[in-house]
Amino acid sequence: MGSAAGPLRVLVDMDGVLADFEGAVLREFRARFPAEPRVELAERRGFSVREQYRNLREDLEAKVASVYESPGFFLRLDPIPGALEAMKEMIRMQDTQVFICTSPLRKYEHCIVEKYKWVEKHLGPEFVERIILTRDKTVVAADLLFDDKDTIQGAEPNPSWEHILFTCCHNRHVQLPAPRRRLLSWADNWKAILESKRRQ
Ligand SMILES: Nc1ccn([C@H]2C[C@H](O)[C@@H](COP(=O)(O)O)O2)c(=O)n1
Ligand SMILES: [Mg+2]
Repeated sequence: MGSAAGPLRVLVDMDGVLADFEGAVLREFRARFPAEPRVELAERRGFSVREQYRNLREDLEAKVASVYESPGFFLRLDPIPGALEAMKEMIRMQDTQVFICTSPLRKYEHCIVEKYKWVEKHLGPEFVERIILTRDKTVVAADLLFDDKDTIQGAEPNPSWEHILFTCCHNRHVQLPAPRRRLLSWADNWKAILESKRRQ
């Protein structure tokens, strides 16, 4: 893939990269369970919000899950600052294929249709055509994957993409071993990452 073999193919994750899952979990948990202890964004550690609430107190796991499994939750997510502008610019770049690659919840009833509706509402129909829904991103072939999950594993032990860790509250303390790379936010130089990959 990349320059010699054709266009650069870029996968962009949704939750934590395009859509603010973490901010909405905290906001809606606080609104529904005001008397319960909660995990502030500055205290988030580890990808799984559910696990961290369970560690805080066992019964909070079901409460936090009930927040993000509720109808309307995924549709209400705010865009991550700069994400929509970056995506609209990226899709217009020459020799570049952009896809949104996102994992649905196991309890998928509302999540899947709301992810589609969110993309249509915020990015428009051309991006709806570019949604890849999968619980296993390792089997998708691409040059780059921008994703906030620090460890991405699946059936393919050697995915074709380079994982660029998108900084989010739960991963900002993770020390990446060389040569792994981060994108700190959409204000960071995502274009330089695409260009460096094109040259490889
Ligand atoms: N910190 C997070 C972020 C996301 N999830 C859930 C919510 C989504 O259904 C799914 C998205 O995964 P992604 O495609 O963004 O890797 O995982 C979560 O539980 N905790
Ligand atoms: Mg994510």
